Amino acid sequence: MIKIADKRQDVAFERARRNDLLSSALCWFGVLFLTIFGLKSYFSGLPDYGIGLMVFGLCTALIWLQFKLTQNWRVFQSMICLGFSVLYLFLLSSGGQANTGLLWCYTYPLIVFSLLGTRLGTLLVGVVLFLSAIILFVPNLDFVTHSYSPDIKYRFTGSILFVTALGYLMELSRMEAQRKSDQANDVLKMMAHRDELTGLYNRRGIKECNEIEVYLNSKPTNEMALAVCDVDFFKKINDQYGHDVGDEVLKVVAERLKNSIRETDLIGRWGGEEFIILFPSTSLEEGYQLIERVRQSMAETHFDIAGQRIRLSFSTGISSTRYYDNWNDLIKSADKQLYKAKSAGRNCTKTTEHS
Ligand SMILES: Nc1nc2c(ncn2[C@@H]2O[C@H](COP(=O)(O)OP(=O)(O)OP(=O)(O)O)[C@@H](O)[C@H]2O)c(=O)[nH]1
Repeated sequence: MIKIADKRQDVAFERARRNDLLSSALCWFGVLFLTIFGLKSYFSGLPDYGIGLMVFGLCTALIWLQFKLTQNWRVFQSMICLGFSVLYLFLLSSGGQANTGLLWCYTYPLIVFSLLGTRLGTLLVGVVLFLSAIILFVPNLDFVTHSYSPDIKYRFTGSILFVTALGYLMELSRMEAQRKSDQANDVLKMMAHRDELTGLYNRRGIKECNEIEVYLNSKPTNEMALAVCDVDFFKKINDQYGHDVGDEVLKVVAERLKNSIRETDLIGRWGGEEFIILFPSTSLEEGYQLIERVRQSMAETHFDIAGQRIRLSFSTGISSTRYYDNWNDLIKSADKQLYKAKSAGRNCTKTTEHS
C-alpha cells in the first residue's frame, strides 16, 4: 500500500535519537567516573572496592556496545537500570571510599526516571529505596560493611526521597512536553500535507509519497499508473450556482473518487478542480479500466448539491511508470493526455497508449 511519510516515523526517529544520545552520555560518563574512581581506590589501599567499581565500568561499556550493535532499547534499559540499581546498593552498603558513596546515590533516581519513564521508574526506584531502607535500618546485616550514624541515615533518607520526587516530576513534565510537541507536529504535518477543502492529500502530500521513487526505479517489473482527473466545465458551475456550490461540488467529487478507488490507491487534489490518483502495482491498461468505470458511473449520476440537481463529468489523462523514470515526465505525460481528453470533447479518458 502506498503511504505518505507519516508522523509515527518522525516520532520513532526522534525517540531513537534521544535514546542514542542518552545511552552514549550515560554510559561514557559512567565508564569514565567508574574507571577513575576505581583506579583511585585501588591505589589508595582499597583494591577490592576499586576492582568492584572498574567491573561496573566494564559492564557499562559492554552494555553500551551491545546496544550499539543491536539497537535494542528495551534490553539496554533493563540491563543499565539493573546495573545502576546494583551499583547504588553496593555504594550504600560499602559506604564508598572515604564515605563518599552516598553522594553518588543521588544520581540514581534521575537516571532511572530518564531511562524508564515515570511508571516503570517509580516501580524500580520504589523497590530499590525499600532495599536501601533495609540496608540502613536493619542492624547487623552480613553484606553491609559500613555503618552510618542515625543522623546520616535519616538525613539521607529524607534527601533521597526529595531527589526522587524531583526526578519524577521532571520526567513527568518532560513527557508531557514531548506529548504536546508530538501533537503540534501532527497538526502541522496534517496542515502541510492535506487539502483543507476536500481533506485529500495536497500537492506536497502527494509528492512526499514514499513509494513513488520505488515505482519509478523498479520498472518494468513493478508498474504504477497515474491519473490526472479534471472536472469538466467547472467554471460554468461556479458561474451558474456560485463559488460556495462550486466548493461543495469539489467535496462531492473528491468523496466520490476516493470511495471508488481501491484502498491501496492514493488520491490527492492537485490544484483547482484537478485530482490525481496513483495506482500502485497497476498497469496502464488496468488503470485505464479502473478510472473509466468511475467516470462512467459519475457521468450517469445526478448530484443533489446545496439544493441544486447537478450533472458532473470529468476528463482524465493517464500515464505510467512503464514509460517514465522521473516524476516530472510522468506528470507531464498525464497532463498531455488530459489536454487531449478535453480537446476530444471531455468526459473521456486518454492514455499514452490509447491516444
Ligand atoms: N469553487 C471553487 N472554484 C475553484 C477552486 N479552485 C479553482 N476554481 C475555479 O475553477 C475554475 C476552473 O476553470 P477552467 O480552468 O476554465 O476549467 P473548466 O471550466 O472546468 O473547463 P475545462 O477544464 O476546460 O472543462 C476557475 O473558474 C477557478 O476559479 C475552488 O477551490 N473552489
